[in-house]
Amino acid sequence: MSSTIPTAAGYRYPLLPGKIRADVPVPVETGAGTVTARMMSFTGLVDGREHIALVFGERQQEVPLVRVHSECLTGDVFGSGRCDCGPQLREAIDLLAAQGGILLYLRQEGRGIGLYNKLDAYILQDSGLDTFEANRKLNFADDLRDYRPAAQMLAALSVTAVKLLTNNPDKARQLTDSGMEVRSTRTTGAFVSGSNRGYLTAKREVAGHRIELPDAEPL
Ligand SMILES: Nc1nc2c(ncn2[C@@H]2O[C@H](COP(=O)(O)OP(=O)(O)OP(=O)(O)O)[C@@H](O)[C@H]2O)c(=O)[nH]1
Ligand SMILES: [Zn+2]
Repeated sequence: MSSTIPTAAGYRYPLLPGKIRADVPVPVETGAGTVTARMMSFTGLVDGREHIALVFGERQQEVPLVRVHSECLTGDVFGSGRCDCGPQLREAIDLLAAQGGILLYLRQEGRGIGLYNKLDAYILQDSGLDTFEANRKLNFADDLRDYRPAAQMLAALSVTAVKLLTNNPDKARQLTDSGMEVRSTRTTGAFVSGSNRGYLTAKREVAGHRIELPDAEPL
């Protein structure tokens, strides 16, 4: 990893690899049955948060398929249809279980603004703002996420190059800036529900996500 971290004094120090703290086998439900993955915790990550890696497959691939997924309690756990996070997570787990690879589950709820602020943003979206306008109205940037911990976790796993499962160009850009080689990107499915079309449209139009939105159902 060749990236550096600025300090308040302007001094820059190198982004060091994280270190694996625990490596625990866990049975994981997939669409094709239960598989055993390795769940890992880390030390030395730049933001000090409790990010998790799930490693699928017996042998480490030289260029693994990697999903960097940001926490979404509402979608991932409760199946909220306001976003596409839940189905994306399920799709990623099924793919990784079938092909081998790594899921990095980053604790960056609400694109980094946190759960309570995300719920405040939902209220603003219900009054007509899109997902990014709602963030700004709450005095947050569009997206506060920092993917350097993901690069540190991959480095801890001795991964230097990845095939990234994402529609979000910022993930590939930030990982590359952190010294990770993004060999290729693969888009996720487009998971359109009755309530997330506006959210997906804003991600595509404002943040440049590669999402193919099927035409709306005729009334
Ligand atoms: N602030 C805010 N965050 C949201 C909203 N809807 C979903 N999120 C958060 O957005 C993040 C989505 O993360 P990811 O699944 O990694 O996805 P992504 O940036 O859309 O990119 P890819 O799925 O990789 O294409 C999660 O942290 C969600 O909690 C919203 O309306 N406002
Ligand atoms: Zn979500």
